[in-house]
Amino acid sequence: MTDTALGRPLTVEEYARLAQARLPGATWHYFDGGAGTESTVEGNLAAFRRVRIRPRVLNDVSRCDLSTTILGDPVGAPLGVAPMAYHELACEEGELATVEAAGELRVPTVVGIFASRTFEDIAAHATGPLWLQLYWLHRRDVLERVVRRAEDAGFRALVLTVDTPRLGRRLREARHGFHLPPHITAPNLDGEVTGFLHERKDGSSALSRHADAFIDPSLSWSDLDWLRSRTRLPLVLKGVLTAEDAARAAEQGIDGLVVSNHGGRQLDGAAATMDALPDVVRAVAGRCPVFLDGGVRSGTDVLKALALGAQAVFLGRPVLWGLAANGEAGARHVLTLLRDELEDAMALSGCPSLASLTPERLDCERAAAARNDAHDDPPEGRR
Ligand SMILES: Cc1cc2nc3c(=O)[nH]c(=O)nc-3n(C[C@H](O)[C@H](O)[C@H](O)COP(=O)(O)O)c2cc1C
Ligand SMILES: CCCCCCC(=O)C(=O)O
Repeated sequence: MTDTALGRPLTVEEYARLAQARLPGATWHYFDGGAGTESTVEGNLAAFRRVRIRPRVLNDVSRCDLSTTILGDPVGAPLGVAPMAYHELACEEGELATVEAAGELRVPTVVGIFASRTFEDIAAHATGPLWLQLYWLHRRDVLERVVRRAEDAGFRALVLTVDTPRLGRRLREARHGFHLPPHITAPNLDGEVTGFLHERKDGSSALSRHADAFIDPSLSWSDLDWLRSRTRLPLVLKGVLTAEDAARAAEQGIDGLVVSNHGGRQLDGAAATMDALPDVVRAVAGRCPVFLDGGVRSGTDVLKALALGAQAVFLGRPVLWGLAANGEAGARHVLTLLRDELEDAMALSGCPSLASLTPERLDCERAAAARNDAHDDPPEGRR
């Protein structure tokens, strides 16, 4: 049942309200919250609001084509599901529901290393591409096993999260003493590396204590070679916000970057992703695809990010809201809404193809800078 007093939800925001009404308070705050004052959570949303669209007219939009490829796989829209831990917190089927929903649009799902279902079960339910998100665990042997299992299950890429040497100071999680209920686990990880997750301690998040014990904060550029030597899958870095890091990643031959501040859950005060995107796109200069997540709540948000050079955008909280509101059908509707809203926005701004989404379509300082060094053709691999 997804009906509100007004009928079926018509926006992602209405899904948020339904999810809030249905979830236990501590889970809602875990999903919704960010680090510190949550200025970066709000900053992600505000950065989208600041950008205005410059619609062009008389441009034959009788057909708007949203299909493209992402890391070589054909997809129905330039969208994907961002990695998020423990989808069973949102609905009983957890990640199985998520990948079924994403399969409907043939868009990639980034499955978290902290997924609440096994990679093999998730793969059995998926029809769209699966990528695996990794945290840099002290236990490299566990990491290696996880990568091997994902490869064997047919996953198509690895996403290493690089913004989390420790967990951000998430005050809502601490206030609610957030911990996992006993029936929700991390079945892809050995018991030796899942300590603290179920232990309640007032004034402290179990996830934070877990991260302090098991995530290795010494991760640095030279470690990427180790990971690459152990996999044949493309490697994407998630959590890059500066031109310097983007250029270095491209020089090292990284296969993709996600401009992300972890949905404002890590460094409070970090740049909004839409503000960081143009610098990253410019620094990468077409050497690898650039993706974005954080604060995407509507089709016009998607259009704005694509116009500034993202090849696709990933959705975080909105997918959890859909799952919480109505399981697989809710997540599917959220993704479909965003796809349909993007198509509307393209038609109404005179853009019949993804290739026609360029900085010229936007009115903001960043777009003006991007326009100044725009190339005639989109960079290699962008569309
Ligand atoms: C409940 C929740 C759990 C998350 N878990 C992970 C995770 O395990 N790994 C990761 O790299 N990012 C994680 N993220 C961050 C998302 O991948 C993504 O960067 C962020 O949610 C995007 O912002 P949005 O929620 O505003 O769309 C999580 C986000 C949320 C809301
Ligand atoms: C590292 C241990 C807990 C993972 C928490 C998932 C996550 O990244 C989040 O934002 O929440």
